[in-house]
Amino acid sequence: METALRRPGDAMASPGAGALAVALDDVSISFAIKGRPVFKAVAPTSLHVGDGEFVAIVGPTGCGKSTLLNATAGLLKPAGGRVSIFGEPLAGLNAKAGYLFQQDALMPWKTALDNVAIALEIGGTRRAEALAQGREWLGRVGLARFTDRYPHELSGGQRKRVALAQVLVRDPKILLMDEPFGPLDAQTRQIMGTLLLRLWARDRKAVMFVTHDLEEAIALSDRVVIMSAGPEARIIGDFPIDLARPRDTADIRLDPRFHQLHREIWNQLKAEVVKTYGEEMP
Ligand SMILES: Nc1ncnc2c1ncn2[C@@H]1O[C@H](COP(=O)(O)OP(=O)(O)OP(=O)(O)O)[C@@H](O)[C@H]1O
Repeated sequence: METALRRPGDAMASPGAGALAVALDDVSISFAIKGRPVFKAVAPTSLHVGDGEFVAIVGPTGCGKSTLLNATAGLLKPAGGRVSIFGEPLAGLNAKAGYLFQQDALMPWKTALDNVAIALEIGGTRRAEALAQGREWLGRVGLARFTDRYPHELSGGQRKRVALAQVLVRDPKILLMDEPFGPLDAQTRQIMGTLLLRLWARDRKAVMFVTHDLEEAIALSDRVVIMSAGPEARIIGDFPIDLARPRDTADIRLDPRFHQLHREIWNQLKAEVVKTYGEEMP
C-alpha cells in the first residue's frame, strides 16, 4: 500500500490538531569523525508532530532514530534544515521537552521519592513542595508504597516507573522517549505502555517515541513513521493509526485492525530492515 508522506503545512490528523509541537523541516545531520569522511547519518527530512499527538518512529537498527530525537532535544545541532518547537526556532536545549532514555538515570544513593523530587528542586522548587509533588507522581505510577526504596531495591519495571514520574513531574509539553521500555520483559513492557497511555490521556503531551518494536509502536501511537536504512536516512512512511482510544496495549493487539495495520507497515519496514541486514535476513 502506498503511504502519503505528511509534508510541512499538511493538516494533522491528531486530536490536538492545529498547533505544531515539533516541526523538523528538511533537517539533515552529519557526524565529523577525525580522520574519516563526514558521516551523513540523516538526509534532509521532515517530520511534524502536533500538540497532543503521539508519534512513534520505527526503522532498522542504526538508521538514525535516536539522532533525530537528539536533534529535537537540542542535544545535536543539525547540519541543515530547521527545528521549531511550538513555532519557535530551537536554540540550545529544548526546555519544553522531557527525555526518557532506555537506561534510566536514577541516582542510586537517593530514594525513589528523592529521585523524583530532585527533578523539581534543580528547577528551583522548594523541597517541601517538590516532595509533595513527588509523592503524588509516585502514586500515579503505582508506587505509593515504594517511596522510600532505593533504586537497587526496585524491579526493572518499578525503576522505569520512577524514571517516568521523574520526567512527568516537571510537566514537559513534549515527551521524547528513546526505547524507554527496551530492557524490560515483554509483559512488563505492555503494562508500562498501558500506564504511559493512561498518564498521557490526562493532558495529551506531544510524544515522539522511538522503538524497534512495531507492535509497541502501533499499540501506543496516533501515527507510526518509518525511517529508511542509513546512511542518509530519512522518513519514508507515515501511517495514521485509527485504533480507538482508550487502549489497553495488550488487548489492542487482538484487534483485526491492529493486524491489518501491522501487515501494511511491516511491508514497508521490512524492505529497510533487509537493506540493513542484507543476506542475514531469513
Ligand atoms: N556521535 C556519533 N558519532 C559518529 N556517528 C554517530 C554518532 N551517533 C550516531 N552515529 C551514527 O549515526 C547513525 C544513526 O545512529 P542512531 O543511534 O541515531 O541510530 P538508531 O536508529 O537510533 O539505532 P538503534 O535502533 O540501533 O538504537 C549510526 O550509523 C551511528 O553509528
